[in-house]
Amino acid sequence: MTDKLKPLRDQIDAIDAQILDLLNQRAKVAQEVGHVKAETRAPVFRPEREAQVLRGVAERNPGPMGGREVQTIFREIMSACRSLEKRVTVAYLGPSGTFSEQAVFQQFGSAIETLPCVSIDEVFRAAEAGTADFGVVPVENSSEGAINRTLDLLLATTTVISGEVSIAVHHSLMTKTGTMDGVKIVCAHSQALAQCQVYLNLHYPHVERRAVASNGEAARLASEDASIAAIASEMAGEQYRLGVVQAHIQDDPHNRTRFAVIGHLHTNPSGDDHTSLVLAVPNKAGAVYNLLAPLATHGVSMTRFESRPARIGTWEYYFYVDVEGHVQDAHVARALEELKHNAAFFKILGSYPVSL
Ligand SMILES: O=C(O)C(=O)C[C@]1(C(=O)O)C=C[C@@H](O)C=C1
Repeated sequence: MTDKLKPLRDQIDAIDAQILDLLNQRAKVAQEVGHVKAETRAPVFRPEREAQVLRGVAERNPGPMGGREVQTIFREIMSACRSLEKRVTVAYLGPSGTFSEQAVFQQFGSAIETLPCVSIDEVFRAAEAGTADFGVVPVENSSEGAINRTLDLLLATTTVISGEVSIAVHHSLMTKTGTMDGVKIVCAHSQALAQCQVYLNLHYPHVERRAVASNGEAARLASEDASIAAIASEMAGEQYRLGVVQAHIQDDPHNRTRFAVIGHLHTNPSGDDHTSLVLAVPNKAGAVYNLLAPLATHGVSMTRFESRPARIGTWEYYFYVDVEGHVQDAHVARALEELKHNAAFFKILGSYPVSL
């Protein structure tokens, strides 16, 4: 056994030496890129370039390593290289252990500074004021729909969307003891309680459900009180040393949440992008139909359409529309130019690479 392992491990050692050498060669080039960027005051984080690198490695990957795993490794390589240029600070809805934090690492890798915030409003404030270089905020959940506070703040603030991240949301029921003995309350963010309601109705119909600021906060509360169970990610459970009563309790096994990366960076085209807009129309028959007609005329596909009351006392709405393509793509630019003429209100929230 040992005799057979030794030569294989020697091979791995030799390959690791080569990988290490190549990683540092790459890091030195990134440092040079950093100097060029510093001279021209160009932004360090370039989501379109990172998306192209990650798509490229997955396409060229001959295996046996999986495409996802290769992307995870290259995400970290780029994060480490980027941190030699500048360590970006990213604000998110904390505390640590939330799905928002998971989205932050999925987008930026781990060589960053994080700024956990107590509310979505605070994430926007940090990104708008420049306390953080970027913010990561939830936009929509596949089972519960839009996160209204985020939609309102995208409209009201000067931040733009520079990127998007989509993550699988798996909720676990967890307690200090790993059992439900003596548990009187289940705590979680209101969205998580809603996403697990069928499970809770079936198994724990008589246990009180209490909405708290985040699932991370729920995990923290459960770690201090054995009569409280938390619904949160297993990552949060590990952090607060909770035992898993039941994993994957979300009603929809394909439950996903989409997050927006917000800041002041106008991302360049990556070749596979989305553009987000907010629109309003005069309150008359056929107005929405006419508003969107230029998209069809110019072959621009709509991937999302959401409405929010304008909250000015009349039955008027803002429409949140996502389309395929980048504002710099000629057909998208032509469609938006026409659409703008039909709209009573028109705001481009940003163009950014489609999430991996
Ligand atoms: O290409 C750049 O602009 C770089 O700074 C290099 C690099 C990378 O490591 O590949 C790092 C950070 C950027 O976000 C994009 C890519």
